[in-house]
Amino acid sequence: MTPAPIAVALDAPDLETAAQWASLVTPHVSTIKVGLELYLRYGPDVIASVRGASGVQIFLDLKLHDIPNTVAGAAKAVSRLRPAILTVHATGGAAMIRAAVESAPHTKIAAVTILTSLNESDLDRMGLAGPADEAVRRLSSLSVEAGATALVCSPHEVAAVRAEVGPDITLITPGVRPQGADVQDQARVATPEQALADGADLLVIGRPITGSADPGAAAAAIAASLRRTTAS
Ligand SMILES: O=C(O)c1cc(=O)[nH]c(=O)n1[C@@H]1O[C@H](COP(=O)(O)O)[C@@H](O)[C@H]1O
Repeated sequence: MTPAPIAVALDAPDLETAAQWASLVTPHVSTIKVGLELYLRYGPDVIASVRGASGVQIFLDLKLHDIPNTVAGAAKAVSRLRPAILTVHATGGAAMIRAAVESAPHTKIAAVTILTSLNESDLDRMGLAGPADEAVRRLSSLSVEAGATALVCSPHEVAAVRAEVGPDITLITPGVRPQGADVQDQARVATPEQALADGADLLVIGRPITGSADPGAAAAAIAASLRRTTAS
């Protein structure tokens, strides 16, 4: 069976837990995501540990955000790990995004638009002209013009972003919660089925899977539900 378009966020406190989650979920999902918690604790070796013998895609979520020269160096440094996807913050600006794209030619650079944990009043306080869907749309077109081939946005904006950037850009949505699941620190959320129906290519899901007593079964259940949605 084709693995579901899900990136499981391995936000684990230690390598053993992350590797165990990875081995439980990889039969069911296309991608596993290594973020700041694991990468900052264990460094580049973490990639080989979670990849194991599986052919799963690695999504390296470092959300780079600095001046173009520094981001170029950082993107080049991690590109030798051959992640399929690497994140940068879209608010770093066009030159920074372009620097990442040029420095990691074998990796899809995903620009994170507006974090899914932020709501309208957060944007207001940050001085970022909203509403969120308008800010996401602006940052999406800036990022694509700068060469990003993937965008990260919440499921709330994904349909509008798809209309803005067309079919060739990979749209990645965190802020995904199965019906009835705890929203936790996320603000702009939707169900996996809704996110996919609205045009997402890859759903980032962490705690609803990794916080479950059986992460393998939780991933399998969401994957099965997505298959039912796309079949109907
Ligand atoms: O870039 C990301 O992956 C990301 C962007 C964003 O706007 N919001 C967001 O939650 N994420 C990541 O997606 C994952 C969501 O995890 P859960 O909230 O546990 O499903 C975390 O690893 C976040 O770092």
